[in-house]
Amino acid sequence: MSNLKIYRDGHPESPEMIVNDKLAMAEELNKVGVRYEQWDANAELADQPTQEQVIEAYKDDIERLMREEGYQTVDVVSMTPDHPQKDAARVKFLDEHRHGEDEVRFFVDGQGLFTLHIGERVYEVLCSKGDLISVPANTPHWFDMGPNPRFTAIRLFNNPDGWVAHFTGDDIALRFNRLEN
Ligand SMILES: CSCCC(=O)/C(O)=C/O
Ligand SMILES: [Fe+2]
Ligand code: NI
Repeated sequence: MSNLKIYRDGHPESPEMIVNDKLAMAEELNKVGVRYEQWDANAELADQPTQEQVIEAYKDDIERLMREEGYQTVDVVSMTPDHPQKDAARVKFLDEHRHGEDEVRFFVDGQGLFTLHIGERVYEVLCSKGDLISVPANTPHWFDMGPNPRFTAIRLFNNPDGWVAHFTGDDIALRFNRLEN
């Protein structure tokens, strides 16, 4: 259920392209410098795994990416529909922002909608279980986990301070799709 919708940034009413095939999604995203690939666990994960168990299950790919790109730290974030802070967690990512480092997220489970504003186009990337996305540093983007979020994601960082966002002040995110769940 992953997919990619590409729009002109002034025309949120209709996408120029809709891509459902993961290889085709990777091809379109690679054209604009975004890594999109699938990872397989090297161990079965129990229900409600610990952060350590999640990282161990995907150790091979995590270490490969850390070697290739020099990422220094890794953590795991999870969200469920009954989480008391789900609304605050959602709002945090909803406005267009940049990071001074790549945004590297792997979906161990669940879904999330990344929207990337690259040049004069907007790329809505619906990521789901098994998807890795890496958005180049300083790319304007936003992220929606939806009103009933359910995901577990591995995050890789260069910055030891973890997640630091620089909001652009543009309200463009209001004109594009939200994740409905
Ligand atoms: C799926 S992890 C939460 C999203 C995030 O870290 C971010 O910066 C979204 O833009
Ligand atoms: Fe972000
Ligand atoms: Ni623009």
